[in-house]
Amino acid sequence: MVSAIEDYAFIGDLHSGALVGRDGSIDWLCLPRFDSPACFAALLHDDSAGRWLLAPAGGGPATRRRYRDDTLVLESEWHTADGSVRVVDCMPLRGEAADVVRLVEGLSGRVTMRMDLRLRPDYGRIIPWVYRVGRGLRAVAGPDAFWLHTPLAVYGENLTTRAEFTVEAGQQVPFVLTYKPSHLVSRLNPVEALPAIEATERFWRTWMSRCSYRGQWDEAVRRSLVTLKALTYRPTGGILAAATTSLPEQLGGPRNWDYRYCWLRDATFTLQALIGTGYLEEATQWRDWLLRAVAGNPADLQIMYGLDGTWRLPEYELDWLSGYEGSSPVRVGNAATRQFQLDVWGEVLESFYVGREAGMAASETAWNMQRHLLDFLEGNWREPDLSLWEVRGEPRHFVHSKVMAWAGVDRAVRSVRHHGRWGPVDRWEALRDRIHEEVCARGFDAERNTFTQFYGSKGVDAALLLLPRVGFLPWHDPRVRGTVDTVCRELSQDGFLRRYRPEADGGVDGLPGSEATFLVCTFWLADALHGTGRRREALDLFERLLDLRNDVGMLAEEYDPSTGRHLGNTPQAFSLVGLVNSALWLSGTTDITAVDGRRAGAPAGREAAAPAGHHSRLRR
Ligand SMILES: OC[C@H]1O[C@H](O[C@H]2O[C@H](CO)[C@@H](O)[C@H](O)[C@H]2O)[C@H](O)[C@@H](O)[C@@H]1O
Repeated sequence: MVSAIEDYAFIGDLHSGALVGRDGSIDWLCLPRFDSPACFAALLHDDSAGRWLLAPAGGGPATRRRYRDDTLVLESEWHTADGSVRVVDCMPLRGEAADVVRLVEGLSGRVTMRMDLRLRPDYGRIIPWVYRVGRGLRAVAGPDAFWLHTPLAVYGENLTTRAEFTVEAGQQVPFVLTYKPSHLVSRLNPVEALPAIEATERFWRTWMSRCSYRGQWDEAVRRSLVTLKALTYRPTGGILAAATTSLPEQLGGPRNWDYRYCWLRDATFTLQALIGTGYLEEATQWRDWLLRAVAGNPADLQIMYGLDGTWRLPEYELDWLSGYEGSSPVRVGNAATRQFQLDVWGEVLESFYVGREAGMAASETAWNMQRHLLDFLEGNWREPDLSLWEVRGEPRHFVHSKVMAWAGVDRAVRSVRHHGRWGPVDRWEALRDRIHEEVCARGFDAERNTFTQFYGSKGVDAALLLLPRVGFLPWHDPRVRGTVDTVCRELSQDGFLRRYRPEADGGVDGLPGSEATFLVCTFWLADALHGTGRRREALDLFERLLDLRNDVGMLAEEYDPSTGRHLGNTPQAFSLVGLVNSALWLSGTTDITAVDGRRAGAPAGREAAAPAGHHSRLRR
């Protein structure tokens, strides 16, 4: 039986990451990279697809778990009738090889422990050849080789490597699992467990010492930042949407997607969170990743790329896996890669603008690229698209997409007007006004007093909450207030927000089934309540959202209020970024409104300043 999604903790080494259940089982790990095939894929099937259990022989969930302060070193403790024991888990920063270190520490009494290691490379499909090497073992399968080092005697049973042992107070028993490509078999230098744990701790503590956020939600923000950093692929600076594939948006349903790639949209939000908390270096690495990834014809801009900027991410199904709690298919790759999602042009332009305002070194290449993106927007903003929700139905004129096109043009205008860049600014200003006019005329339903999901739609969309954030209209505009009210009314489930109602316009997303509430949307709602002066409601909602984090601060993509369960991929950058940005906004540290109302590109007469008391963006 695999754990509930909300029962997993995450460890990682900035190349890949593992999910550790409360029961002490590592049920998900891809090596050598986040997007490589998993060698532990129990998460998406059962134990037979590979896992590594290390826990008291009596079984059961850990009594207590925590990370060591601001690090990614996990401690799980079991208090049993015979005594107490702790398992320390981490992935040391990547050296020559990938390592997973597990250390058993006896705390009191005498506890019998069990270790089951079942390596199943290629997403559970391959049973490797296993050789005994001294007291440990070596496992080889095609391109992959693994070594287990431990002072204990292990034995093989039912295609599993096992050990049973007892620990007493003060005793420590290390296990180190090391991965290397199989042709490098002879050059192995496994790490020593204790120094490796210390070094891992030091790395994370040092990283976190750069955090500039000081506020009432310190612990939640810091933990989210550690996890966001852990979702970064260090060699390239690419930021992943999540560490898993195919955790379902509906239990038993087919809405299962591979998130182990870099979405320009999600990463742009992450960049804002990083800049807002003092991590300009990471933000710069992301900007540079972006410049490399999108090089080429701006018309070919993709909405996502691989960790190293790979373009092709073909989607296929792993039919030997039954899926998380029977939710199939399990998908690898993502067909949304080739979708036209207009908002992405705006988000990329916005992220360059934010970076510039935050003091990132200017780059001529970056500005040239932005001008090309502008040319594309100018010729294509009237085209229907598939929206930020990546619907698999027919293209439509989604209001949020058009607004992001407006935002992209607006940022380019500002770059010329306020940052000394060169461009045909009069033409761009006229374009910006045209988009604004069209959206207000065709995307607003005066009868219902709300912006709509797409032109002529009967439904609304949680992404409409972002309109005032990007400066399209001020927070106090009656159309914004009307939209916030309608979104709340039509998309709330127990106070949490769904993205949209697929049925509102007869199956807008082209997918069977439904889904639960979407966490980042609910953070946007807290922001919108705050922005429109409903501070008490905003705080209450934010606190409720914080309560959804599991015992070690993890959030998945969605939450089902009727069952209290996390759904979708985990840990998810979008959700954690939502948390950080809301904390910054609600604690008055940062104004998330992209531009101040007076300078916003809305045509004269539609503008107003941001609510009194809000500082300008990123100013602290
Ligand atoms: O629900 C349908 C779509 O779901 C995924 O997209 C969602 O996740 C992305 C990554 O976090 C996010 O950028 C996007 O806005 C979300 O809709 C999936 O990747 C798509 O293939 C799928 O159609």
